[in-house]
Amino acid sequence: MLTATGLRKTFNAGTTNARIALDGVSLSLDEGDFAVIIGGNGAGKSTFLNSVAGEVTVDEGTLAIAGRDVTALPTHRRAGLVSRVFQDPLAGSAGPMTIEENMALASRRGLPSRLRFALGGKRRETYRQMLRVFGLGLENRLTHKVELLSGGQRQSLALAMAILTTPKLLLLDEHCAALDPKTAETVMQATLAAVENQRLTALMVTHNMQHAIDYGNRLVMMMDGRVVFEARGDDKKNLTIEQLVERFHLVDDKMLLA
Ligand SMILES: Nc1ncnc2c1ncn2[C@@H]1O[C@H](COP(=O)(O)OP(=O)(O)OP(=O)(O)O)[C@@H](O)[C@H]1O
Repeated sequence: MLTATGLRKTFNAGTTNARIALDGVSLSLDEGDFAVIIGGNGAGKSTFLNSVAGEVTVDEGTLAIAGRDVTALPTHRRAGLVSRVFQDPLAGSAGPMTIEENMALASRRGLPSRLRFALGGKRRETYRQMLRVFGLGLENRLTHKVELLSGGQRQSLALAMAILTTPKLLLLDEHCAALDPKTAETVMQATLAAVENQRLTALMVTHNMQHAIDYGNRLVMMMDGRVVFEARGDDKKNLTIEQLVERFHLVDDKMLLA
């Protein structure tokens, strides 16, 4: 579903501020894979997600989603393939618009912008059903403006909007990090249910090692713009936080010695 091959990206290339963010990243995800990416600050996780979403143009390498080469496609031309939920709950929806207007906009992701959206009773019922799973009462507030919602409610809406059109690839960029622990758990459980029910292929960045072990079937560790460790299936499930931390140090020491 996703094939990233040899991605390289240097910001401010050729200047004293040059930063190598991706140093030959290759990663392949099969349909239904849920990969969790971990790594320290500056490891290149966001740059990788941004390159998959089309917000960063890579200097070298290729990206294919669902068999389509998207390397040269800008973000809006990938919108029918990729959806994203950001860390900032305010980033995924339009505050001055109502919940149902936001959902209606999301339902047109990837379609030509000249097409107007309609809000019939059937659609509203679909939106209600999707929002009910969060248990936050959003389904009864379809005509409320989004700017009145709490961070957790807004992030739940952002997730519902991201999966409304069943994207080929769902990008989750530390999407629970800014929420209180209880709401983070609610949004995480809704994410897992959506990934399973809609058989989504997902890529999630997190700093939470326990989440990285518990969720998804693939684990990818990045450091200094490279993939330095991968685990999948039972190998991943049987990892402990101590082993992961040890990996970080092992890799770090190796890189220092290299
Ligand atoms: N727009 C940019 N301009 C210049 N340098 C950048 C830019 N975006 C990222 N970088 C640099 O690229 C490197 C990788 O950054 P990136 O944000 O991808 O890391 P990250 O793993 O997501 O880190 P964090 O966990 O702190 O969010 C860092 O050295 C960062 O300073």
